[in-house]
Amino acid sequence: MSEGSEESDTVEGCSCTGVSSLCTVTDGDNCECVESFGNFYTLGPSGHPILNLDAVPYRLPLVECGAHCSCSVKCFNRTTQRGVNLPVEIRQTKAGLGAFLSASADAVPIEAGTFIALYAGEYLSTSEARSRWQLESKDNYTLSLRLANAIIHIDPRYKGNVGRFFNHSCDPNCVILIVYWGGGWPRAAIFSKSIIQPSEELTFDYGNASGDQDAQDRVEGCVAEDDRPTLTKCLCGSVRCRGYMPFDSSL
Ligand SMILES: C[S@@+](CC[C@H](N)C(=O)[O-])C[C@H]1O[C@@H](n2cnc3c(N)ncnc32)[C@H](O)[C@@H]1O
Repeated sequence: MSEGSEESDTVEGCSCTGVSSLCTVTDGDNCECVESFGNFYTLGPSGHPILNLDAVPYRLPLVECGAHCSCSVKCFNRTTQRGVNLPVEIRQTKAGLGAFLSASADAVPIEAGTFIALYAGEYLSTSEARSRWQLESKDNYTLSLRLANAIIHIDPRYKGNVGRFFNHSCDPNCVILIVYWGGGWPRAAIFSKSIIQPSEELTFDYGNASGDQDAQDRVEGCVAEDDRPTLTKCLCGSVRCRGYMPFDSSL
């Protein structure tokens, strides 16, 4: 897929400048990005930006400051652009490898709304994703983003980051939101949805990554019955386990 097909590149950036221009609601009341798209980040007790998940309307992508903006790289409204800053470890689980918040001596709990990582990978159209599923049907790494006018797929199998190790849970501690960095590709950003303790596994719901209640209603239909033998047994172990891995037959 070629970049720019889903998102207009006509976004005009903000004109905030100077060290104190962090494009927050408090500092940036005149910030054009905040005025146009809102800013859902607040200063957390740890001094890092925290996403106010309750304030983000479902299905509304976040729009962060981007290449067209004159604000500093420290801008709050660029939180998902600064890479993985938390200690994340890869360990063996019942469901293959999984990602865990580190249990190292200096590890501390993270608050709800903390940015953890992008779900990075190759961007595929639905026909490209289907071809890969047919060739490599065993495991599924592809995350599908439902945009206003299209569905695109992120496949981290060959090119990706730590996001590819996040297993599915029916009672997850992370959510994934679509984020635009001004124009260009939509990114899939993983945030904690509750306080996460060191050594806890990091998971999201493959059938409802954003935590949208409407989508939840839809994936509940994936609870497998005996006549659906092709579904994969879910190994999340949660008391809310729906029994089988989510499967969206519309894709
Ligand atoms: C994005 S990968 C996650 C990392 C993977 N466990 C690994 O070892 O590379 C998705 C694959 O992990 C496995 N998986 C993830 N969550 C699972 C779960 N709750 N139950 C069973 N298998 C799961 C499935 O094979 C799925 O296709």
